[in-house]
Amino acid sequence: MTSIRGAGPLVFGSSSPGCDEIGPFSSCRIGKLGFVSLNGINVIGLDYRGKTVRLNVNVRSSFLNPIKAMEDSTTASFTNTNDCAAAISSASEVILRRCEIQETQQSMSTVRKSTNIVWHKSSVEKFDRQELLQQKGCVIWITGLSGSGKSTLACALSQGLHLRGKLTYILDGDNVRHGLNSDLSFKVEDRAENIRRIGEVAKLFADAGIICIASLISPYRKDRDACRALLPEGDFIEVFLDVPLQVCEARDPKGLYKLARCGKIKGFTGIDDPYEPPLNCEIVLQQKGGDLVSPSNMAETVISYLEEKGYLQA
Ligand SMILES: Nc1ncnc2c1ncn2[C@@H]1O[C@H](COP(=O)(O)OS(=O)(=O)O)[C@@H](OP(=O)(O)O)[C@H]1O
Ligand SMILES: Nc1ncnc2c1ncn2[C@@H]1O[C@H](COP(=O)(O)OP(=O)(O)O)[C@@H](O)[C@H]1O
Repeated sequence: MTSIRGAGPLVFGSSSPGCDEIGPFSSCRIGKLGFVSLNGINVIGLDYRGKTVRLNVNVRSSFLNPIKAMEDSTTASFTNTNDCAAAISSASEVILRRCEIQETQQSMSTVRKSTNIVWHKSSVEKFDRQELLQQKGCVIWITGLSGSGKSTLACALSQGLHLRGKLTYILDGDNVRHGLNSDLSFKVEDRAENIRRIGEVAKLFADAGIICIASLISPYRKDRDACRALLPEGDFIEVFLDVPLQVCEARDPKGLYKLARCGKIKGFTGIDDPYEPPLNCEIVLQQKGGDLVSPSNMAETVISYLEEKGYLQA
């Protein structure tokens, strides 16, 4: 009896080294990297090309197009060629179904290049984590010009929620650009990628049950909307710090506006690069007239919103 035992990724590979023939029977064996090699029987190859899933049966060829599929644990055993073929056929069906799931996922993203990947579900889910934390995971997305007070608000918010026993995490544009996004510049496509990555990370934090505070200029509406689209309805709370350019420029805590004005920084948001204010966001925080609204007052406005929408309980 020959058996296929696989734990971890199941890979239908193209080569046959390591495949034995035992008497009249064929042997299918999973190698170190999970390659299944088939020899001397009808060879099944699976193609997943774009939207077409094809099952090729080729009596002669020992070449199989590589297919990868996540498999938690697969065990199949057989004593003859028919059993072997049946086992492979059933594995093929699993892969086929998974390819269909993958196809749906692919149509949701324009950037995906990974193929043959399958979502692995966990037994502990968002709901369980939220119960544990007694809160609901969400993303508070703070957008505004440089110097509008995004980082200050993010910290005040995090502190206010921490004092109420709520778990938060800040993803600050400036900070994330020191690590994960250190390869990105400020040209339009790099800003888009910066925002996309932070949006994806924020989504993971929200899924962890955490109140994730993302604070970055995110000057383009379509990039912010793309992040919104990653989350369930209501879980993306866009906060616009509506502070006039003159105020931000007068603050200029890092001296960047000055550098931008004298041409030493090119493409600075608000100076020679655009900022598109939100058209329909959840919260707008303004500095009204000469009366400055303190960061903690602004934070309280956001916390009241979260309270009202039920995010501060499971
Ligand atoms: N060209 C240009 N335009 C705007 N901002 C610039 C630029 N170059 C450097 N900086 C500094 O980078 C911070 C903004 O980073 P973000 O990741 O939030 O920007 S973006 O969302 O990708 O547009 C921003 O920080 P904040 O002041 O906290 O907004 C600036 O300090
Ligand atoms: N609500 C506020 N009222 C007055 N000054 C503020 C307020 N929020 C932030 N500031 C000041 O504005 C400057 C820019 O704030 P910061 O949080 O760094 O903005 P951003 O992250 O948008 O660049 C800092 O000097 C900060 O102390």
